[in-house]
Amino acid sequence: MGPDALPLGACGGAAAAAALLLWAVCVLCRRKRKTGEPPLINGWIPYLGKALIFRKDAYKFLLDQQKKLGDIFTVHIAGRYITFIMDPFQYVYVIRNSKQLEFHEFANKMASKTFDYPALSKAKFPDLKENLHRIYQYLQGKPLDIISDHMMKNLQDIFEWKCSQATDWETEKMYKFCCSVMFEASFVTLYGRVPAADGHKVISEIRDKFIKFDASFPYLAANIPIELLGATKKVRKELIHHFLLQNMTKWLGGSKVVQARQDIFEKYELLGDYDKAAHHFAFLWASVGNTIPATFWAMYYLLRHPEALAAVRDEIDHLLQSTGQKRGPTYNIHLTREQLDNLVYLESALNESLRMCSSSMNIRISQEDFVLKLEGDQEVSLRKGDWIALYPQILHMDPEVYEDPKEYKFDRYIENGKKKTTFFKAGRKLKYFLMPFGSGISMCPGRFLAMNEMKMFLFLLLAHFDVELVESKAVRLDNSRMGLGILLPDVDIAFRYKLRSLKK
Ligand code: HEM
Repeated sequence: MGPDALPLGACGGAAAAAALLLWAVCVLCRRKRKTGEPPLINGWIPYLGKALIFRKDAYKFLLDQQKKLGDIFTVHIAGRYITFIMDPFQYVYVIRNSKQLEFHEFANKMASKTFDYPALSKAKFPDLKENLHRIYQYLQGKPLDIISDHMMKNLQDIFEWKCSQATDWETEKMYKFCCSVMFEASFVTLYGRVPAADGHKVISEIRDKFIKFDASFPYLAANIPIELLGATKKVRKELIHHFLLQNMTKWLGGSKVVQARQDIFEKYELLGDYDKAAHHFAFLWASVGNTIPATFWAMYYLLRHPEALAAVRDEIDHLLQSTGQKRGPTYNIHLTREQLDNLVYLESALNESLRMCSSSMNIRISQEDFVLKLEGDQEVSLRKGDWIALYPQILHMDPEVYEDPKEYKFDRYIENGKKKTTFFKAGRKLKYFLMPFGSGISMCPGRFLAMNEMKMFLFLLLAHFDVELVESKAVRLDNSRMGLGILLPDVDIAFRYKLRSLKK
C-alpha cells in the first residue's frame, strides 16, 4: 500500500458516506401522501423518481400501476408529481376544469425552450398568445377549404413529377417517401413556393435539417440541455434562419394563417427578428412533425392489408367515376369537403392507424390546491403545481373498447356503411374514444387540415399508382417519443410503385 492510499481510501469512504446521507435525507424528505390524495409512487432515485422506467416504456408502466393501484395515482417523475387519470369516463372532468387545470403555461415553457423563442409572458407580449390562437380560425370552416385545395394542388404537382419518373416499378423507402412528399407539399401550402430555380433543393435542405432536429425533439422535450445534443443547436439555428423575414418575403403564394401570424408578430416590438423566425419554425414543426409519421403508418397498414387496400381503392375509383373525373397524373383531381368527408373507408382506415400509432399525453397543471370532483361522489385532492395527465394510448389499446386492439381492422370505424362514432366500455357509451389530436383547450387546431392532407395523399397515391411492399419485415413503433404525439417507425421499409394502367 502506498503512502497516499490510506487518505484516498478514507476520502472515498467519506464521499460514499456523504452520498448515502444525502440519499437518506432525500428519501426521508420526499413527498408523503395526504388524506384525499391519490396513491403515490415516489421511486427510490432522488429527483428522477420513476423517470427512467417511465421513459423506457410509459404504456407498460402505467398499465402495471393501474393494476396495482386503480384508475388514479400520482407518480414522481423527474422532479414533478404527475397524477394519471386512467378511466376514460373521468376524462371529461379534467377537460372541462380548464380554469384550475391550465395547459398553456406548460406548453409555453416547453415550446419556447425547444424552439428558442422568448416565453410568451403577458407583461412583455400582452395578448400575443390570444392573438395567435384567434388566427387558428384560418384552419377551419371556409378558409380550411381554401387551404385544403392548395394542399391538393401542391400534392398533385409532386405526384405528377413522381409519375413522370415511374413508368416502370420504382422502389423507395416508405418513410423517406412520405416525408419528402408531405414535407414539400405542406411547406409550399403554408409558407409558399421558393421561386428560385433550385426551389425544390432549398426545401429539401430545410427538410433534411428538420429531420435532424426532429431526431433530438424527444430529448429537448425531456428538458435535456441542447448543448448536450451534438449538432442540434447549430441545426436549429440554421433552420430558424430560413424563416427570417428577408427570406420569407421571397416565398410566393403562402397561406393566410402564416401571413396572419407574420402580421401579428410585427406588432410586437420586443420580438426580435430571430424570435419571430423561431415562432414560424415552431409552427412548421407542429404542422409536419406528426403528419409525416401518421401518413407513413396509414400507408404502411394499407399495404400490409390487401383487403383494406382493395376497399379503399374501390371507394376512390368509385368517387372519381361518379364525379366524372379521370385518373392519371395529367388530370387535375378536385375533391370538395363533402366528398372527402364521405370517403368512409379511407377515413376509417386512417382513424385505425391513428389509433394504433398515437401516443400523446394530455397535460394540465393544477393552478391551486384543489379538490377535483369526479364521476359519482369521487373526489381527488391535488396540490398547486402538480401535473394531471390523460394518456389516451391506454384507451386506444383497451380490449374492452376495441376488440383485439393490437390488430389493424381498417373498417373498425364503420357501421352499416356509415361512420361509426359509438364505442362502449363496460356497456357504457364513451364520450372520448379516439384522441390523437388531444382534448379540450389543448386540442390541435390543425386537426381538420391534417385529416384532409392525409386523405388527399392516400387518394392520389392509390388513384395513380399500383403500390406494394417489397420487404416482408414487420415495422414496429419506436417508443422513444412516447407521450409526445405520433410515434415513429423503428425502421424504414422498402415499397415499390408504378403508374396504374388507365383501363383498370
Ligand atoms: C396527424 C397530424 C397531427 C397530429 C396527430 C397533431 C396532434 C396535436 C396535438 C396532440 C396537439 C396538442 C399538444 C399538447 O397537448 O401539448 C397539437 C397542437 C398543435 N397542432 Fe397539431 N397535430 C397534427 C397536425 C397538425 C397540423 C397539420 C397543424 C397545422 C397546420 C397543426 C398545428 C398545431 C398547433 C399550432 C398546435 C399548438 C396549439 C396551441 O397553440 O395550443 N397540427 N397537435
